[in-house]
Amino acid sequence: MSFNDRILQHFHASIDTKAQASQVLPELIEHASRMMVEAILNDGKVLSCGNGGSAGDAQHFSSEMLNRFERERPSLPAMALSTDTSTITSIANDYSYNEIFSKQIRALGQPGDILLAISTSGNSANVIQAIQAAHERDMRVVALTGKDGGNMAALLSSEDCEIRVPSRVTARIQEVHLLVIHCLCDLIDEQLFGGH
Ligand SMILES: O=C(CO)[C@@H](O)[C@H](O)[C@H](O)[C@H](O)COP(=O)(O)O
Ligand SMILES: [Zn+2]
Repeated sequence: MSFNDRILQHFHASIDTKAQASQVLPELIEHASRMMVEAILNDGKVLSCGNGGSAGDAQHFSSEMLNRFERERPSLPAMALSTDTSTITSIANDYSYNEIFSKQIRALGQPGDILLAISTSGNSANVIQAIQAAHERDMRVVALTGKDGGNMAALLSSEDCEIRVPSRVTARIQEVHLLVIHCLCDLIDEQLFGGH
């Protein structure tokens, strides 16, 4: 296959996955945005976590909250748990890589806060432990997953919200996760700062 064909295959697969996701995700995305707005209006915040590309997604979300998305507005309270290398390396070194997010949540998470937990497989042990720690802190969870939702799906309560991308391909799932994050930012701004 030529490089051009390979590239077109990626583009078409991405477009197909987004089209399928558009059939099943909008209500869930709206619900998740309302959860986040409720938390923010009650002086809460959104903590986010994930591994690899999903760590980038967690940071992408928090930067758009803390700085801005598409309009001028005040900073919104969010924090990615994948950014502090001193904290992450020391927890991984002294305890376990599986605890790098949960230990931060036990210190920073407050009742009413939201955890944005991102994993394409739903099976990353550190994200699973983050969800357990969030529940212990009376936080609600918005989970971005894919495939069959993995062990994360089974762990979520009726108070939480799972946004599961209908695909088994990690890259395609990540591409939709980023779109979901931008939808969340837009809906949060719309609810907090009015029509645009
Ligand atoms: O970005 C990619 C693949 O596109 C990778 O870095 C990927 O995020 C990593 O393999 C992650 O460790 C996968 O974790 P998860 O999505 O299953 O939780
Ligand atoms: Zn990637």
